[in-house]
Amino acid sequence: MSAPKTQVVHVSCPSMDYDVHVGAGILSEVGAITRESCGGGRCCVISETNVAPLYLERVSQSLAKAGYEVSSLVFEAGEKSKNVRTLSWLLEGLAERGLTRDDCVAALGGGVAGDIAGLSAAMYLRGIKVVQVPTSLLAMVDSSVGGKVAIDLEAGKNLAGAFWQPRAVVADVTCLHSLSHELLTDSCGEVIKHAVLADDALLEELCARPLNGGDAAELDDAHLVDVVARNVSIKRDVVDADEQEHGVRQTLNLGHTIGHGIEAASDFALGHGSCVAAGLCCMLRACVALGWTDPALAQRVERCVEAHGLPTDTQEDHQTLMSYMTHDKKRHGDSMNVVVARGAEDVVVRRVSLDELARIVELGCGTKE
Ligand SMILES: NC(=O)c1ccc[n+]([C@@H]2O[C@H](COP(=O)([O-])OP(=O)(O)OC[C@H]3O[C@@H](n4cnc5c(N)ncnc54)[C@H](O)[C@@H]3O)[C@@H](O)[C@H]2O)c1
Ligand SMILES: O=C(O)C(=O)C[C@@H](O)[C@H](O)[C@H](O)COP(=O)(O)O
Ligand SMILES: [Zn+2]
Repeated sequence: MSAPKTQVVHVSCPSMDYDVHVGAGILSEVGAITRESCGGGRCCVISETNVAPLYLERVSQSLAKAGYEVSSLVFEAGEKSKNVRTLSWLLEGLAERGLTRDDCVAALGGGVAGDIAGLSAAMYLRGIKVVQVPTSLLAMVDSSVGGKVAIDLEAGKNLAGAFWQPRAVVADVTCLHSLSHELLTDSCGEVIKHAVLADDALLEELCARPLNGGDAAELDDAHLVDVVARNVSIKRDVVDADEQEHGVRQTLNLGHTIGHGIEAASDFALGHGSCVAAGLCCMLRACVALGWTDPALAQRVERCVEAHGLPTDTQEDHQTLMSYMTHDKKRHGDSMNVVVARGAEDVVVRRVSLDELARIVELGCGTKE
């Protein structure tokens, strides 16, 4: 069977215009796409210990073929590496390799690699070019697009970062064949979030045919290209309208206020997408109880989350969740912006006091023993 046609989604936000290439077997085009979007020179590929053995050589060869002097930096895989120590090691590594402002970084991996490599590129020499090469479904549909780059602090998720748009994104869906079923499942949390935000037909499709229905190795590339490109378009529309999250971009945080709390409270034992799915369901339950949300939507989302084998709740206690949640970037003094899905494709930002937020957590998250 021939490879599905590559889809190109164009992002046009105030600080940058770039293309997101979504295709099957396009890892070999990373070099040419990087050359076209960044120019020549040196390229340092930043990746991690799970992804590098699978894809670093192919990407490096493609870059070398396009004329780059290629180097690499590989850090220990996992969310626990998304911290200031790894960031410092990466920055020193870029300096040791003599990269200049004419050179670039390729971020190869899931959201962790994309976030920390993107932040390294944003900081090194006050900013060099970066191309995102996402390899997890989550990174393809979400983290590689839109320019949020960050590390975690002890106090919580993504608490130090920047907005630093890539020059290009190359999403090769054949990389998803090497994901375990568990990792594929985790990524589906953000896909469901996007469906609730802006694609009710996708929510229906996901309920009827969960994306993780089969084995990752048997995924249908044409279907994946379609789903990834639809998700990227949803995110693109929001980022183009509000790059720096002063307004509508906050809606992309649907499920994250509680989700980030669950993730940090688990000490990152739970994946980001699973926490977003649980945070989304908790928030919907609370919002139904408060009369803010159509109960039918909450039921449909819970069914879809369950159908993917993702969690719909948390056993973390309310105080612990609140202690992480109050560091959220949507906080303003004694109040917080929360993202409320009133119905399908009808999502708003609402200001609540911290007391109201605590009530939301109590209403939405499971009763503790
Ligand atoms: N910047 C943003 O806009 C944004 C959006 C969403 C999530 N995020 C961040 O992204 C991170 C979550 O992303 P993630 O789920 O990709 O995490 P991740 O990068 O840790 O990847 C998940 C796991 O999959 C492995 N992996 C990745 N690609 C693989 C492949 N093709 N084959 C086999 N294994 C592979 C990784 O090594 C890791 O073990 C979180 O830190 C989250 O905060 C950022
Ligand atoms: O791109 C955005 O904007 C998002 O909110 C996407 C989220 O899925 C992502 O997890 C993001 O990193 C969360 O941002 P944060 O500002 O709450 O850390
Ligand atoms: Zn997220």
